[in-house]
Amino acid sequence: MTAIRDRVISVDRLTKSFRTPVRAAGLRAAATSLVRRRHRTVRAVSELSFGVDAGSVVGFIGPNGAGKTTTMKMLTGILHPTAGVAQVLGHQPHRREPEFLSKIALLRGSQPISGPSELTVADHVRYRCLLYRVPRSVIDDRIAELERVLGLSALMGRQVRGLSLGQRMRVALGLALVHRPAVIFLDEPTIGLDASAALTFRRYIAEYAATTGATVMLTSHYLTEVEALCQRILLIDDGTIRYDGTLTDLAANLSPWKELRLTLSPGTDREVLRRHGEIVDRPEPDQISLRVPRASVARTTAAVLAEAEPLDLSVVDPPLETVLDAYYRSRPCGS
Ligand SMILES: Nc1ncnc2c1ncn2[C@@H]1O[C@H](COP(=O)(O)OP(=O)(O)OP(=O)(O)O)[C@@H](O)[C@H]1O
Repeated sequence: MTAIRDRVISVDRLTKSFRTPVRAAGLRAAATSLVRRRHRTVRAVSELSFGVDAGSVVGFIGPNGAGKTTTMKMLTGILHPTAGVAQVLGHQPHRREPEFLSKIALLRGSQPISGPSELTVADHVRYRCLLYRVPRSVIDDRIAELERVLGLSALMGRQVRGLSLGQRMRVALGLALVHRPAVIFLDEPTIGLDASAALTFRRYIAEYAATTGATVMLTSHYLTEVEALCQRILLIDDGTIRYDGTLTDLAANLSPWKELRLTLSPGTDREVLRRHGEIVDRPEPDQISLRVPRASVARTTAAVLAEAEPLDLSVVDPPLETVLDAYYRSRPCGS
């Protein structure tokens, strides 16, 4: 295991299996299952190992059903691992020690605010401050900051159950950060938010991480979000880490192709180009992209320059959405 003490998050062969009942459809099957239950085991996370240093913002991405939420739940102590070890800030999360809980926050887009929805936002904020023992001397300042930065003033007197999704998420973020957590787990935090609300959210997270030095782990299917916030990407697939590195290198790592982007000279015969690679996109009539195997990029570039004499040529990795789409579709296990 690598330097577990120097890391804020350390995960070593972490595994989670669920035992779920199996039942065929229909009344007869329902009756039979009352006396003879059958189960199957779903391995959601399989011997996962990685570490996260203090102050990093890490994007945890992967297809549906890859094991992201299950991992987040183990790292925040909601789920007990089946095997392996997780340590966050030196604590084993499943023990749910008060000191550990007071230093982390989990925000889930699917369940932004827990607790009674009849209470007002102000009640929730003050209750959270008490629960996390925020010193009385700073409570008012903290609340004022949240009101200002997240625009919560107008919502303070409203019942949580009457809030829209976007308002709920703003409140949830305020609640998650009011005790100044050192590690923040964000699980699909901007799901369903409009573009402007999502942007505000990202700005606040980025600012919070930069000013407090907090460590952030983010799962998201929005690549722009991951791109905006994360220096490092962990790609999880079928419960195991498939890639660990920068977003820029991800395309190079996953895709066997590169794209030659050409601005064509007037009158160029596109059929000539088709011989050198698959034409993948034509944003403008005089532009074309050719998909070319990585190994033959240099040779193909030379041939295209000689034969088609384009006005401009650049070699780029394919767009990340395209790469991930191809990768997710190619998975044998599905989700
Ligand atoms: N409580 C549970 N009981 C049985 N199986 C579960 C349970 N929770 C998760 N799973 C299974 O574990 C696997 C991983 O699920 P998980 O929710 O961690 O995926 P995810 O990467 O977060 O997916 P998504 O992007 O769709 O949110 C899936 O096959 C899922 O069906």
